[in-house]
Amino acid sequence: MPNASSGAGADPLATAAAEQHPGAQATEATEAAGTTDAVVTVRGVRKHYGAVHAVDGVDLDIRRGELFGLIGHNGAGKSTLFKMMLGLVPASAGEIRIGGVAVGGRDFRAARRAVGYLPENVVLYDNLTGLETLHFFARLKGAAAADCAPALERVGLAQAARRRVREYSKGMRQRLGFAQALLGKPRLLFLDEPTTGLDPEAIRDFYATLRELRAEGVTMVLTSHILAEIQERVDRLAIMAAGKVQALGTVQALRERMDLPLNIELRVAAVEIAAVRAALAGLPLLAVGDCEGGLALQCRRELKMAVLEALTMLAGRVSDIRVREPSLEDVFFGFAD
Ligand SMILES: Nc1ncnc2c1ncn2[C@@H]1O[C@H](COP(=O)(O)OP(=O)(O)OP(=O)(O)O)[C@@H](O)[C@H]1O
Repeated sequence: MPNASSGAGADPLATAAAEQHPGAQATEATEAAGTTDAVVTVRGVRKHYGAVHAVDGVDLDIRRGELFGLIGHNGAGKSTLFKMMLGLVPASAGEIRIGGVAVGGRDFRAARRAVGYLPENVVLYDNLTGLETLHFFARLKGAAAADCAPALERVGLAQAARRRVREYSKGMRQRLGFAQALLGKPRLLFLDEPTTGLDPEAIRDFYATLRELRAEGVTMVLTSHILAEIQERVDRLAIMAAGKVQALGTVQALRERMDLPLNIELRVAAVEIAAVRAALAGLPLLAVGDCEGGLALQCRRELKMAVLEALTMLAGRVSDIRVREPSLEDVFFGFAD
């Protein structure tokens, strides 16, 4: 059963508690590894399974106190990279350090105690209650039994503490998995697809908990397939494809680097469409098409203000204007395809 170890003892990540998270400070879309205040450093890491290059030369820094997203298609190498960062799978080449300690090295056991892990598929025992499950994990990790009830409380399972896991819904199981990752008050959390099976309310609560943890100085790395879900929530992210990091930075920096066009929607009555189309003819637009309720335009980002100013001339004919920034999905497909 995959597990996170945490608990008492030497804690090379302990200084994280006292420091502010740098937040979404990055301005470069692709940042060189070796930047400031890294809790996790990944250098030239590879993992080959026979001919499969699951991870193929990754350099990455995870900064102290940040919420870092790792996204990519199925098979991009995210879980393999996670497992190597946790010391669960040995790297074929390269080096990973957590709190300055080499993963898999002599001092790693102590560093590992400050790390929590929510695996993609948490294995739980149906016959145990939620609380018994956490006691089981706490014993495995050397965490205090007194941590168990607060961890259940934190993930919203206090009421279900004495119910058997077999009666838990998929979302409750996922939350129980999250609770086990929190045992021992880890300073660094790896969360592999943590919102699988959660309904929208539970997803909102989950991210609220992550924000609390970040305010406490905890560093978090999470993977997700739901790009819309993480785009406003992570401080920085890496887009992985074919075992490599294709892009790294804040969502905004990646958007700017991709130079994706802006989408502008005009609400126009059907009888006015032809006249509005004619009036748009002289504007520097990349595309004009029909959409429900009006017209959809595309323009270069740097022409946004000029185009919007020109559109105000159409005030009598256009009843509303909506500008849509490229989504993380648009950015993702630009880098990952
Ligand atoms: N134990 C293994 N033996 C052989 N190949 C493996 C093993 N683990 C992963 N792979 C291969 O390595 C590649 C990367 O897999 P990985 O699970 O890291 O991707 P992922 O990005 O986490 O995908 P997903 O989003 O589907 O979980 C895939 O081609 C996968 O088949």
